[in-house]
Amino acid sequence: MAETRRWELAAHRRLEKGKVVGVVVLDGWGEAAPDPFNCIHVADTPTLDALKKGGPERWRVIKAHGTAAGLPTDDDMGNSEVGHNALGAGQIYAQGAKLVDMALASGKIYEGEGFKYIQQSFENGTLHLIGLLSDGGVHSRIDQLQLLLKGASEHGAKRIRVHILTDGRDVLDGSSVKFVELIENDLAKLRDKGVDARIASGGGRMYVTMDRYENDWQVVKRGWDAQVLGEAPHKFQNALEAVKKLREDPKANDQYLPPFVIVDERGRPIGPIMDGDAVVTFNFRADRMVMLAKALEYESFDKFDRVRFPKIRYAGMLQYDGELKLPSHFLVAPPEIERTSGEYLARNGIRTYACSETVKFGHVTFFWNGNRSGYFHPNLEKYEEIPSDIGIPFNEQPKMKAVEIAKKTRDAILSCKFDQVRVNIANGDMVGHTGDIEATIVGCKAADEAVKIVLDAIEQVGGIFVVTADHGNAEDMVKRDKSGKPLRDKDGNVQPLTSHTLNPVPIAIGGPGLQPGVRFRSDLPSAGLANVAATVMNLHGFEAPDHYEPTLIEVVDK
Ligand SMILES: O=C(O)[C@@H](CO)OP(=O)(O)O
Ligand SMILES: [Mn+2]
Ligand SMILES: [Mn+2]
Repeated sequence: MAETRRWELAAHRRLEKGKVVGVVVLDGWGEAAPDPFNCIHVADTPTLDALKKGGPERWRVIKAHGTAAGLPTDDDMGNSEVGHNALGAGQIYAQGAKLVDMALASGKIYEGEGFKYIQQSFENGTLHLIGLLSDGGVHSRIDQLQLLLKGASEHGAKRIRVHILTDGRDVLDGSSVKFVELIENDLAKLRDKGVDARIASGGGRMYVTMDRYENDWQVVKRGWDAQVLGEAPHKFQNALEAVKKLREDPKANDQYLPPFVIVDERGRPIGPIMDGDAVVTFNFRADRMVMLAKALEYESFDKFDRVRFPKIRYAGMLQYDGELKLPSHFLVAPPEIERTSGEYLARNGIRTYACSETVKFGHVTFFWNGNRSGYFHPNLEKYEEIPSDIGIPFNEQPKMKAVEIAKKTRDAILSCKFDQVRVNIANGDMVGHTGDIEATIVGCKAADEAVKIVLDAIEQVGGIFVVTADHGNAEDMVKRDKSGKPLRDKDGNVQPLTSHTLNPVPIAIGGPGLQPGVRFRSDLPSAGLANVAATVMNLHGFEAPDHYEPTLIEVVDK
């Protein structure tokens, strides 16, 4: 019924228009019981602690994982893509992971335009599958790769090369070995059936291929050299040996494994990408595949020297950017996220400022706006990116750009040019992913300081704030047994948890502009991230559209 819906939002019955609303998203900041491995608890976070005292009327938790975020099951941890989609869209959409599951289960994936397109290369060319080898379910899932390998061979692929990216970020460090074993086993079965199927290259996701938001093209180049040109500093005869050997370096970890290629007995790479081949990037999530998709698809390209630009048939698991139509061929149609709060508010005259540092910039813009790049209304919106540090692990600079983001945001608030300011503060997540507990504590403190700067500015202009998060990470930094006890190895060391979590996230409202009778409703105990958009619309003085998840707030007489 989308056509009959109006864009004009009705005035809220009780809440005034005209207040500046500051929306702060703490990335990777879940709520969990006090514990030595809860870095948010251990860190000095006076600002967030004070907000928590406002519960239950002005502080509560909301769900940020699983089906509440459009993921296949409630065992799926939250992530930035689905989290910011839900926060911005106010509605829950079946997300990429689930859409791919459905297309594989029904077999529809093999009937679609994307598969038919790549299939044309099967007779004379090789099918290359490039992506994250993991069961984390954030960017890709190994069981989907397994099904695709089987399905592609049953649909005519005779020669298959898999280019793996090891994870250690959404899954435990070191799990790369078992995932390689699993895939090698499947490939051996395919070889028994006469399909020439091998792993051809690899590398750690954060060092090879999976950069995002054009932070560092060298990451993509390293992958290109291995996957397309068949060149890498490390050469091995099989992938299991490669991963095991490269992990022997005491500083090595799955996220940052150097690039390697698999070579034959004579030292020649077994799977460079050649003219006439087909390529599928099997990640469903967009942000860390867009750069590679550009390199594979764009005729003219100047981000690095590709040396050779093979004429291939390329399809993404999904289309990664609907605006750019990139890639132009894809196996599964992405969710069509429509009528986001950003678009509604722009069409109702709300002036918006959004800011983060590079590594999270697309989160508060592209993901927030339903995977859409650019402005809805250039005269009303300003999106500002603070360059992230490049080339150093975030545990070495755990404060990241938190204060810089907050100061830019403060300036935007004090300029009185905007009705909404929206920021993402990255520390809890980016430092949390390193598994470095000390550094994550420093990062959480920096994030808290940044929130204070934003809240102080909101205070000065008589505005309203909403402080929340997109999913958990820093609040639990250790792998636990079923009873919740930290797991230790034989030397007594705990295993750091680098991934996101299943925990809910906090949300707090406040500020001098918040009318005294506004409080969180008590009738929505299982509310989630998608309930935030209606809440924010209310705080701007509008009723939310009927098809949005309900608002978290009510107004009572005081
Ligand atoms: O770094 C990333 O790509 C993911 C984890 O895989 O984190 P986030 O969803 O917070 O961006
Ligand atoms: Mn995140
Ligand atoms: Mn993360």
